[in-house]
Amino acid sequence: MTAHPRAEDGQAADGALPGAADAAPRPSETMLRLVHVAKRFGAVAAIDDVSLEVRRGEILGVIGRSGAGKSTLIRCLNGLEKPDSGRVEIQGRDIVPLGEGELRRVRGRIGMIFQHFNLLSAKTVADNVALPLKIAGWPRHQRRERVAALLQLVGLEAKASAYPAQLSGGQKQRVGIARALAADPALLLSDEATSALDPETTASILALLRDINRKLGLTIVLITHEMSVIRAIADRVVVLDHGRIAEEGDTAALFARPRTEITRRLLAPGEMPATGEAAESPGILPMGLAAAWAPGLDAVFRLTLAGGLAERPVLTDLAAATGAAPIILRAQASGVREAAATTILFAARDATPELIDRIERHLAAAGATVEILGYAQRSA
Ligand SMILES: Nc1ncnc2c1ncn2[C@@H]1O[C@H](COP(=O)(O)OP(=O)(O)OP(=O)(O)O)[C@@H](O)[C@H]1O
Repeated sequence: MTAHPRAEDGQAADGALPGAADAAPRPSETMLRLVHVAKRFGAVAAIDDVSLEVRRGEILGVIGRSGAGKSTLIRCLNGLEKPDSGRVEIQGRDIVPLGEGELRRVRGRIGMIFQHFNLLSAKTVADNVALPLKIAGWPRHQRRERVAALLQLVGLEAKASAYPAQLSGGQKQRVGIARALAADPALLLSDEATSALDPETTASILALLRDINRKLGLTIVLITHEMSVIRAIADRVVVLDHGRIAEEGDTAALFARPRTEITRRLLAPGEMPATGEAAESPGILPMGLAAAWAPGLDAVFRLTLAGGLAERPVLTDLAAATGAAPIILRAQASGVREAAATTILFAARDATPELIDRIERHLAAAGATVEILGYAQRSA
């Protein structure tokens, strides 16, 4: 458990970051254990004999199609739903038999982030983040210090006095994350937290969650219907299907060798051949390419963004720096976490040799790998 002083313990609380005192994860420790959990709604088995374990400091991704039982599972984890049978142990304690009062205390140690952020629109960013601390009885000046530290952690110091309506989706989710961390949670549950965000913002929120996981040793369980989210962040994956675990395992192994049809189908949408195979695969390029440049043709580039670069707005920066208006033809993510790479095929309209030169220099200077695949007639 964290050694962070808590107001409710009658000790002096300070503004230190949650869990910072014992950030180093002890991977052998079990944070969460489900034992033969089942939950029915009438004839529907929403959760059907699910057993799983999450170690402290681990990021577990739970994926499944609509109706697979993901929301029911997460509601069982925070005590909002009582299983019909089985045990839900958080740090060794079964929460299933607990009454509402005790469950509220347990929930106080579980942070939640949501698809639609669930911020209070009439409260400022700082007041939204402070809310769990207020409920836990933290004195005002200690709340202020803690909120400042949390806003710094999520990169929103400058927005403390703003209202949610004045923020972008990504900024709102950052507030949601800061609020979820306020009460020093042992566990963070993420319910489709990036589903309402565009791909670039999704990448930055996932990077933030990964960063918090590393800095604070925080255990995270996230549910999603997107394999790309799992690939970006999860250490381990559970694939749910009709309330049952269809498959589980290490993220890289599951992506490399999916054992079940349901996992293969979840992997399929938007998947393209791995980096390097893209241009050779039939049907990948939407147009016939000429090998030689001629005035008025579009230049088609293959760009590979590895590591942290995949999380940066590289094409936006390219447009600002070179005046190119890159049009994405195809994009594909490959690898997982540190080995993650994004391959993008993009066209530059009416690309003069000077513009092509500027594009290549800019991308190379940014650390990306870029090559020209050929030249094409303008498609529209
Ligand atoms: N309160 C409820 N009453 C009746 N049936 C329910 C209830 N909650 C869930 N179900 C049913 O249980 C099954 C699992 O639902 P659940 O919402 O957990 O799935 P999910 O994977 O989260 O789906 P989605 O991605 O669409 O949110 C579904 O068949 C659903 O209709």
